[in-house]
Amino acid sequence: MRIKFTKMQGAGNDFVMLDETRGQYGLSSAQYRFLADRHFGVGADQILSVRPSPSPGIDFEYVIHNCDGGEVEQCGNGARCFVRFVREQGLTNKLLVRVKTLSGVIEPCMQPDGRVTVNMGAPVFELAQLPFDGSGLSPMLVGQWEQWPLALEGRESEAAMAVALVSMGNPHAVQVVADVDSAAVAGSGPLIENHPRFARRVNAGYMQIVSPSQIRLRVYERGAGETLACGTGACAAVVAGIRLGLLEPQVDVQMRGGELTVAWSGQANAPVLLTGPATTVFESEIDVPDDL
Ligand SMILES: N[C@H](CCC[C@H](N)C(=O)O)C(=O)O
Repeated sequence: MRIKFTKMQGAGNDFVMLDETRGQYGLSSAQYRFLADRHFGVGADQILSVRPSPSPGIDFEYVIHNCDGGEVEQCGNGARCFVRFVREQGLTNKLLVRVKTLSGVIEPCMQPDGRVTVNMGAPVFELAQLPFDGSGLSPMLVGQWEQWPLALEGRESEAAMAVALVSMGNPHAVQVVADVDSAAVAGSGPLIENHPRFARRVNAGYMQIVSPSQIRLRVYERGAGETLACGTGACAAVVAGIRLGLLEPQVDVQMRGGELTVAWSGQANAPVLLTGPATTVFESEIDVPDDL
């Protein structure tokens, strides 16, 4: 099957964008994995599909697949690329678009300086929504919030990791570390991602507090491994830091692929605003095997 695509990236988190506003390709998980494969396909962390508005007042639908082929609820860096894509493809001339995702409606808006600000909606703290099974565990209270002790498989002799749990539509387990560069992301990331207490797995964030308004962050993403940036991960880390009493309402988030800004008032139902770059890299076509 011949597929037209656009390659984009937001702070180094990279995407294959598919325009499915005039019909869907009907891709299988294996075909999404092929498109994301950095040796045999195009190469990307996620595949983002643009589909027509599902209802009045909504401009588009946004479908997200990780490079492992699984569909997920939300992607913050992708949302910024989304609005640049639909404008550059002539699908809208709006600066702010309302987009339906699996986890609700988000609103990416082009800024005059070329960056994009996304209203990512309010964070969710109910453990059942993540979902996370905390049975038999006693959380530690830090600031106005809990950190959960997470013993990692095969490392029972080591101290449990203290993780803060936040959903931005997709699940995040965030821990505070002294230095992101020496954090054992490659070792502990997969163990956290696949921990049995997370029924739908989880994104693992490693946050270094530089100041009340600046953090450094690495994220081992569910279904993708460590990426150069994670938008929902940046939102989850800042929300966790504010709730733990460590951060101010607006924070610069330095990730390996670039810098994002996250703002959240701290009020439970207040939206999280994510601002950062969105870049078109190239457009092309590719033959996707039908028999994967
Ligand atoms: N790996 C994530 C999806 C992509 C999120 C990330 N690329 C972002 O910018 O938010 C998950 O499985 O929930």
